[in-house]
Amino acid sequence: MRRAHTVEEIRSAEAALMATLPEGALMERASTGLAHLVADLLGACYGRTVRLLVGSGDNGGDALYAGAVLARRGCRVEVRALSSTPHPAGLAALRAAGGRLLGADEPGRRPDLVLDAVVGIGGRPGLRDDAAAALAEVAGVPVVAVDVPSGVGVDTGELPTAAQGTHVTADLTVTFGTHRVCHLVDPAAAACGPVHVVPLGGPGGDLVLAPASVTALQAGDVARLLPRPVGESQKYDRGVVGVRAGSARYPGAGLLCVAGAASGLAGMVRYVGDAEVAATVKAQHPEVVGDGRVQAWAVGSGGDEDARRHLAEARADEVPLVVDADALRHVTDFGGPLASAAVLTPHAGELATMLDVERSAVEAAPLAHVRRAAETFGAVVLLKGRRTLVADRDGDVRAVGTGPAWLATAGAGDVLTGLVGALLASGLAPYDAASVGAWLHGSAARLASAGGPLVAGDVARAIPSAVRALPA
Ligand SMILES: NC(=O)C1=CN([C@@H]2O[C@H](COP(=O)(O)OP(=O)(O)OC[C@H]3O[C@@H](n4cnc5c(N)ncnc54)[C@H](O)[C@@H]3O)[C@@H](O)[C@H]2O)[C@@H](O)CC1
Ligand SMILES: [K+]
Repeated sequence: MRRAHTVEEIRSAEAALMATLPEGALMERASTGLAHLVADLLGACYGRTVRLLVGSGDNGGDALYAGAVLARRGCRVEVRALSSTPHPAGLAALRAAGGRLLGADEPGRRPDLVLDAVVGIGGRPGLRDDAAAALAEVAGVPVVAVDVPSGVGVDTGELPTAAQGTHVTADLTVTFGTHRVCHLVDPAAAACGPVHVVPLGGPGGDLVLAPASVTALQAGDVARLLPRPVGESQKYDRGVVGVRAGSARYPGAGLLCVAGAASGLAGMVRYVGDAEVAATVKAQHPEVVGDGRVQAWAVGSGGDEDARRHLAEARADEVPLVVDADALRHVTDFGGPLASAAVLTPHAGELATMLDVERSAVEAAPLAHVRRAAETFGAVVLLKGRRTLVADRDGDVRAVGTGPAWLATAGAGDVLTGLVGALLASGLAPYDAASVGAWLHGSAARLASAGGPLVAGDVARAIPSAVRALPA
């Protein structure tokens, strides 16, 4: 499991570790790891120029000490200081190694790489004008962000508002000890590039961190959570999932929802809905049967005007539900809780309607809105996006970024709803069903895409391959 901690949690764990170590040991570990990664990226140090953008805090200290290591290896290291007092000991180390501070009007040499150390976890969103100007000077040069891209909301995963200013967009982010929330949550995560964590552990101990509220499943977690049949399993033990989706107007959505449900992860699939859709389902998925007892319902994809009735009927069975698309606007129609276990799967526009806010507000702050929705509706909420967020009712959130950009295609969400329904029927709790479903859906899309375009049906067909590719 990848865990992202808050600034407060990180500061308290670092303080405890620092108390057991000689002064400066932690920054030494952080900056040495950073320097090695930068050296690897540069290929060779000799003859290369690195520009450090250095603010007033310890984030700047990390870059100055890393700069000293690079200077000793033959790099030309030039510092644009954004404070009159950059980390004194770090600056002294850099100077002793041959690095130099640029004068205010001195343009410096065009660098091969920029280290962004304006602010780290002590930063407020937005860059001051001097930092924005220092960044503009080196536009087009690859940027390694130290800890976080300066200017992003570290705990919120949000970007600064226009009034707060701009932020750094990094090609690589090098962080220390554990992930920060902004590394896993969009839109800030999109400004990080790949994130590398330098371990802070060593002689004298390691960070001791609280359980994280924001996490990201890894392949091993999905393999551990996924229910698998054992020798004596029967189809009914493996769960029966029912699909109430599709309509005369949107028959394809019903079909794709069935395709997601019929990927083999539940023991049986039932379809209940429009007669013409039912006939096509029967032709394309001969293993699918009609109405009867189920352990979970998938409702709403392409349901159009039938969605409200489908939701009411599914709700009456008092089994776990996954609710999508046209049924989402009816979740509060019936009074009382939706079901003891429900997963709602809106995209940003649908979530905005449900919460009566602008779509742009959801897109700017997806973490805050998905948590609010989970609390408001008393359900697990899966907010679809480049990085899907799955929020539990207690505020825990799993981020899922396994899907390629090609997955933004019509009908992909219908497949996801069916897949989550199958996982609910197979016995997973809603938070696990939603996050494992989103993970497998993205992974199946990556396999189906192999770098090229895909359609939603390809994703459904690749789900078994995504399961096969999991570690044993
Ligand atoms: N404490 C430790 O033991 C370690 C700290 N480390 C580094 O230390 C960093 C945290 O250092 P600090 O607590 O000094 O905080 P930062 O270096 O993140 O920045 C805080 C300083 O920046 C100023 N500032 C805040 N927002 C700003 C903005 N928008 N524009 C310009 N200036 C702004 C503040 O006035 C403050 O002086 C981490 O991100 C990490 O890079 C690492 O060396 C690992 C070990
Ligand atoms: K930074």
